[in-house]
Amino acid sequence: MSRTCPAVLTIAGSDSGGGAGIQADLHTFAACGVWGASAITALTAQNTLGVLATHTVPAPFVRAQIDAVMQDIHPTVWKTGMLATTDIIETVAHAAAEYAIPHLVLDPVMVATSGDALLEEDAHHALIHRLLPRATVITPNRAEAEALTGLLITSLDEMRAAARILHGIGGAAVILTGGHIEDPEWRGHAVDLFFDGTDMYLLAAERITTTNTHGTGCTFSAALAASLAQGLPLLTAAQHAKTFITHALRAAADYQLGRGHGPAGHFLLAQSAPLDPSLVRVVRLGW
Ligand SMILES: Nc1ncnc2c1ncn2[C@@H]1O[C@H](COP(=O)(O)OP(=O)(O)OP(=O)(O)O)[C@@H](O)[C@H]1O
Ligand SMILES: Cc1ncc(CO)c(N)n1
Repeated sequence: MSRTCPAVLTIAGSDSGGGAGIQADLHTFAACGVWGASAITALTAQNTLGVLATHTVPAPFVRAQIDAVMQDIHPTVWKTGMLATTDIIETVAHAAAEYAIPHLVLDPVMVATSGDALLEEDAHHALIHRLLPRATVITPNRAEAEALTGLLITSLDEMRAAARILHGIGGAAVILTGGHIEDPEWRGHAVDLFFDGTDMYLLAAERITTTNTHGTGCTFSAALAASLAQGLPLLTAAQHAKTFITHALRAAADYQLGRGHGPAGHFLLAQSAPLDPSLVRVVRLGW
């Protein structure tokens, strides 16, 4: 008797260095035990030092990849990463509506860890007004949340304000990742903020000392999408994703790949201890 295999479609850019984008997503899906299908939006000539060149895929061909996957494999969860242009964002938003996707995880990728731009400046409007209303959850980092809300975010209170604004725009839940924020109350921790319009939580785990942080955002949102495909409720899925990235960064702290920001250790997880959910503290906040 065959069983259904949970599957996720990632719609994102290729990172030739393998640490972020489509490659990070597929590593993570495999490590989490879900099938990964992909629709590639752009090719980047990239390594741990930066992005050397980008070649954008025409929007109709992004749609052709989505249709090929949806007409056969039927993933119930989509994850978007680098979408590059307004045309691609519009195409993905249309397709998500037509296929009535149950879950869309929107990682609003704008800039690489190296500082290179991955989304055209004039595409921010389409991301907010066309795609965000279709999303189950958006996972901005600090810079992305600042660009999307116009707020300056340096503290937990400012993270809370940004999460309320983003939720207000499209009704999606918000997980504002705090890899780049040091709150004095949570020294030594990397703290993410979860807000679903009803409840607000902090997800806190040890901050790992490493420069191998290339693709952490992609890895976190891919693990979140994988957990949704496995049927977990959103907060539990977020807790799992935070546990996964914490383990992957611990694994990454032990090796060096490339001369710049090395990637998180998605694949090394399979060789080490099982994931330990007690690494992540979940604290309920008022809002
Ligand atoms: N040094 C660290 N130690 C532990 N967790 C971290 C660290 N840096 C980031 N994280 C966690 O990784 C996840 C992704 O966060 P982050 O805000 O760094 O994403 P990002 O900036 O989008 O990543 P990138 O642009 O490099 O792909 C979050 O859960 C965050 O808390
Ligand atoms: C293709 C691609 N997607 C996302 C990121 C963000 O980490 C990156 N550096 N490259």
